[in-house]
Amino acid sequence: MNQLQQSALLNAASRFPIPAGAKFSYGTSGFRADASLLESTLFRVGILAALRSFQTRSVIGLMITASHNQISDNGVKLADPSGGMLTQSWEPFADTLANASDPHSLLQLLGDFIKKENIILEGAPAGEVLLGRDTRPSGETLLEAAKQGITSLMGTTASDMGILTTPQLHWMVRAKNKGIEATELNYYNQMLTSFRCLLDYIPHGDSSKNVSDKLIVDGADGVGGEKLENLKTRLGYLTIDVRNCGEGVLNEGVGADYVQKEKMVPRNLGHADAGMRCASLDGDADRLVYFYVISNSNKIDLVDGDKILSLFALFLKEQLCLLNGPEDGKTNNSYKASLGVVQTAYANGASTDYLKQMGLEVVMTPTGVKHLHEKAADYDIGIYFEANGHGTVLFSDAFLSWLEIKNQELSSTSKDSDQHKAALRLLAVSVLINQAVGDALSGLFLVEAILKHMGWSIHKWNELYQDLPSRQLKVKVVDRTAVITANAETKVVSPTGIQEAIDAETDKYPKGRCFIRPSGTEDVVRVYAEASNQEAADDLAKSVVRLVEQYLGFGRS
Ligand SMILES: CC(=O)N[C@H]1[C@@H](OP(=O)(O)O)O[C@H](CO)[C@@H](O)[C@@H]1O
Ligand SMILES: [Mg+2]
Repeated sequence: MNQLQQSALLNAASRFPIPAGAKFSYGTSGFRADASLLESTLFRVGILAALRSFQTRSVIGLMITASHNQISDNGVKLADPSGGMLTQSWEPFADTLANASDPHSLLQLLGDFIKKENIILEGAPAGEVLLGRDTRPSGETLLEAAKQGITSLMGTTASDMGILTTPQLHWMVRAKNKGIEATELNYYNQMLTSFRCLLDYIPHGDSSKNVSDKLIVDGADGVGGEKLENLKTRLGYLTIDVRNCGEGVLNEGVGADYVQKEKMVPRNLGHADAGMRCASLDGDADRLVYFYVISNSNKIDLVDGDKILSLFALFLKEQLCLLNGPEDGKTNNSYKASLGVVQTAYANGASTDYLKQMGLEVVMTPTGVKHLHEKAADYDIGIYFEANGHGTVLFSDAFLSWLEIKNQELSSTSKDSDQHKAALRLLAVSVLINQAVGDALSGLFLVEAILKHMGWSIHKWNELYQDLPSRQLKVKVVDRTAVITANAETKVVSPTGIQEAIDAETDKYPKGRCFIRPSGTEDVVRVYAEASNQEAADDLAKSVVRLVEQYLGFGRS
């Protein structure tokens, strides 16, 4: 770093002092805290994004959001050149940078890191960071801090893409680095053209008429609902009634997290909607769950991320079978595409059993889409979902290149055959579903197209398998980092003895399954329990909460 650069950084950093006593951590999905604490973090993450852009010679994304958390919170996460999450190898540096006590130590840390990572600043091509933010009012100030961080590294441009869903920003980063037009309009065009293509190839028959043309979407009073509202005129047969579209408080009694965790009817939906197909987005529209309101009740039947995954898996497996044709394996031009699904320990046990019964390979990873995404990329078609509704379908480049050629061949030899339609559907899915990160909007259109294809109501879809009753609780402890887990977070290795105690408790319940892990986004230890009936799942979760308190000590609330 030259002298000029150093003094520019010192000067800018002095305008963003770190709040006294604050401690920041990149966590499961970026930094999150009360928005009033985050200006220094945004400034520093801006510098980090610029550095990453220099190192990779690519465009990087910086998204300002606290997702499903309360409106007074905010946060920031980075998108790598592929459009995926920031490489995990940079997370420890992100932590150190965010916690540097003053401008001089910040400069020192930066200098050391630039040397260690061999990042060339002088004479390098200009870096670029795309910025997006959700609808939180604090986003504007934080955006300014991030811009100052980005541009304090000379030769970097900060391009403000405006208010976006998180997956839109990730999509734009990926598109821009691939040389595709990275505008919001292009995002919608790709999504809706491929959606209509899937509808065009729906098998003939009457069953699709069984599917209601109306979908109610709870927009969590966030950005996703607003974006959907603007698309309403372009959806053909589908009529979307968007509720909670920004008139109420973000995420308060609404949204995918609320619906999934509380299993309660969100605000502005009620008895009149009983039985209808409904979906909920979270605050930054990277999570999607479906549900229907139970008649005469304020409860819902949840169709969660596991069921979305199962629906996608079923459809994609069917298309692969059609594509291979009746002589599967005998023709030498058939490509044996690998299909795999990725879940976490929070996946309902019944979903994992169902997927395995379908003959699918199921892999488990720790919580956080960065882990699931990485594993899904090992397959030609890798489907990943967290139970809370965050997930997508990844297609390998090798498979897509083969599929393009196969499609051309089929369009001249057997146009409109089952095989040809299957190729077209798979290609359409690969364009429709966000390849960068889980995306509630593109996920929603894929669900809608598949339900129409299958001729299934939401009730029929929900009957794929029956969820095992489960309960999720959280416990405040003295130090949640004392909990160290292994085996995709299903076993605790430290503190010693607690795992044996959890196992002994779990053994008392038929079909019991229980695990604990420290949250990466909140200062709590999470407890998840499953059993053959709800009362048993509740009891198991409660007794394990007591064990956690016993072994780890009560925390301050
Ligand atoms: C049980 C649960 O839902 N955990 C969520 C939550 O992570 P925690 O590390 O559990 O706080 O937020 C993450 C980011 O949104 C999401 O990826 C993850 O699935
Ligand atoms: Mg989110």
